[in-house]
Amino acid sequence: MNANDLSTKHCQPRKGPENALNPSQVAELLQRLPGWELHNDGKAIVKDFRFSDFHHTLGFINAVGFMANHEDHHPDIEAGYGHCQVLWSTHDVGGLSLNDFICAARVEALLAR
Ligand SMILES: C[C@H](O)[C@H](O)[C@H]1CNC2=NC(N)=NC(=O)C2=N1
Repeated sequence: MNANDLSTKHCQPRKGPENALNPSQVAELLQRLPGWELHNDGKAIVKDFRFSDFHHTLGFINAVGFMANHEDHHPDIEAGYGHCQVLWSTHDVGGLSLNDFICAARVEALLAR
């Protein structure tokens, strides 16, 4: 399965530590998502996106936000004039779940052309 296949999946309610991915599952999923890195002791994945101006940055934030609401899975976002950092972690499992990788792949799909 590549990032493309992940981006066609939908998030599901995942709660409790039994839904946290183990390090080898995380490593395998991360391989499919170029530019995404582990953060916060492996409890999150993060990527910084660059844009030509605030206009494009804000458009990206809105697209990510719409997708996140649709999936009921929400990122931490930090942004400035021409950049936006997106961080995924599943609060309900206390670390990374498949939902984080589905949403990261869905972010990539937003930018694919
Ligand atoms: C009830 C609802 O599905 C949950 O509270 C969702 C909402 N969005 C979420 N977003 C993230 N990033 N982690 C969660 O655990 C989470 N839980």
